Amino acid sequence: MTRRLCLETWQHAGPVVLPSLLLCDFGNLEREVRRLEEAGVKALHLDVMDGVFVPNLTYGMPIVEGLRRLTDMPLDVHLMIQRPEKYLRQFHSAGADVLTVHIEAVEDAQAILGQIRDLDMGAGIAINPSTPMTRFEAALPYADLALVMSVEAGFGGQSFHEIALERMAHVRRVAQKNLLIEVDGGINTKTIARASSAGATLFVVGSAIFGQSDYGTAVSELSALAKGV
Ligand SMILES: O=C(CO)[C@@H](O)[C@H](O)COP(=O)(O)O
Ligand SMILES: [Fe+2]
Repeated sequence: MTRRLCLETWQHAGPVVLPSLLLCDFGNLEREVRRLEEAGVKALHLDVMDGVFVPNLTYGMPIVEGLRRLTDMPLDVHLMIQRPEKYLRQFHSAGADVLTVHIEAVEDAQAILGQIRDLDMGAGIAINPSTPMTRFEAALPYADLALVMSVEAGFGGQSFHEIALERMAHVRRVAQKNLLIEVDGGINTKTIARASSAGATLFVVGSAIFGQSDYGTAVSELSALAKGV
């Protein structure tokens, strides 16, 4: 999908629930993708961790590339790695549609976001709950997506940090109107409505989907709560 099409789709879609595949069954990746498609999922969130920027190690381009062959859904790739600028082209070739880098991991956010856009991917900038907002806020004009973390990046299954709510409301007030706000970490049936009221339209969900036997019911409940119904 082109950058423009992917972003426009999300801007006009209303709330979008993006399963984080961190907690899926990697021994049955194709089956997991089909189950998610049947559940009505429209995009996937992929957590790339390097064991250096965060104390956990997941996967890289081969899994992104494998998923690209399995589905046409947009792939939203969350890079939790040092020196992300070294790998932008490779993630593009693997099939990423949106690439998000952490403000804590980059020196020149404006330059990297520009490089991501030049590769025709949506450019996201993420911030951990413990990081001051100043540099993040300065980077927003160069981003398509602001990823407000509601847990410290690194692991699925953590509890939601309330600070994300005021941060999203602040971003909504100060940033350009078409900036997408995504929230990630501890999103479940208890937290998603408040995250939606605070301004998020993209909701990353790991354990609250993969911990359920029926993905369809989990995704429908979460979507309804995010819509306020
Ligand atoms: O980026 C991350 C963690 O660093 C996330 O995408 C999590 O994987 C979400 O999992 P839950 O908090 O929903 O279980
Ligand atoms: Fe994530």
